[in-house]
Amino acid sequence: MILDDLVAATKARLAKHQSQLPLAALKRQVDQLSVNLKPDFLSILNHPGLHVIAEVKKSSPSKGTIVSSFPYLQIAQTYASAGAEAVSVLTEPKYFNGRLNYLNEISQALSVPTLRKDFTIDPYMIYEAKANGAGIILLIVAILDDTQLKEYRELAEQLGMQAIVEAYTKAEVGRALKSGAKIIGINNRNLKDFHVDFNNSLKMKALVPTEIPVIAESGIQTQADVATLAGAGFKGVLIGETLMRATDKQALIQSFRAAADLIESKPTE
Ligand SMILES: O=C(O)c1ccccc1NCC(=O)[C@H](O)[C@H](O)COP(=O)(O)O
Repeated sequence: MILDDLVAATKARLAKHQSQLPLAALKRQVDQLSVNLKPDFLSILNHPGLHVIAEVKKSSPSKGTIVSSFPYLQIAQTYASAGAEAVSVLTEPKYFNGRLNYLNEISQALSVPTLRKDFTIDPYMIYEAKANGAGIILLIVAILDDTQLKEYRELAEQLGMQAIVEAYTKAEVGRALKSGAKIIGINNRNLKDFHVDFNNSLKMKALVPTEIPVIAESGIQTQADVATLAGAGFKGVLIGETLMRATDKQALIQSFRAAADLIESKPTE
C-alpha cells in the first residue's frame, strides 16, 4: 500500500538526516534563526474569504512526473505575486522529487508562509521544517497516533508554526478534532489507493465546528470547484497538479480568487 511505502521511505530518510545532523545540532540552528516576520497562517485563514495555497510539486506517486521543467523558485514567486496566500512545497524526494532546499530557498524568497508538505513522523522533521523556513507543517491523521497528533501540533506552535491536521474519513476528522487541531485539511485523495473524490471534502466539512478553519485538498481543477468550496464555507484550497500543469499560473490563480470572491460577495437569501 502506497502510504506504508511512503512512511517506510520517510523513516529511512529521517534516519539518514539524523545521522548527518543530530537533533541537538538542528535545535541549535533553530535557536539561531531570526524572528519570523511573515503573516501567521491561522490569522490568514481567519480573514474573510477563501485562501489559495498553491503547491510546488514536480512529481507524485499517482501521476509520475507532472512537469519536466521545474524552475521551483520562479513558480513559487509567480504563485505569490498572483495572490496565493501560502505556498506548499513538497520535500519528499523519492516519490515526489521534492527537496528540503526547495523549501529553504522558496521560504527565503517569499513574504507569504510556506508549508512543508511531507509525511511528518517525528519531531525531528518539525525542527527541520522550521530550520528551512516553513511556517506550516502537515500532520496526516492516518499515519500518527493520538498522542503524536497532539504533541507534534503543540511543538509546531511552540516553534511559531501552524499545523494542518489532515483527515480523509469521518473517523479521522473525529481524531483531528479530539487532538485539538486548529486547522483541518480534508483530503479528496484516498492516500491508500489514489482515488480522488471531490465530494469527500464537502461531506466531511459538515463534521467540523464552524470556528475551525477547513482547507480542501487535492483534485481541485476549475473555477466552479473553487466556487463550490467557497460556498460551502471552506477557508482554504490546496491546489497542486492543476497549477503545475497550467501555462499561465498567474491568470489561473487570479481566476480562482475571483471565483471565490464572487461567492463571498453574493448576498445571502
Ligand atoms: O499526489 C499524490 O499522488 C499523493 C499520493 C499519496 C500521498 C499524497 C499525495 N499527494 C499529496 C497531496 O496531498 C497533494 O499534493 C495536494 O493535496 C495537492 O493535490 P493536487 O491538487 O491533486 O495535486
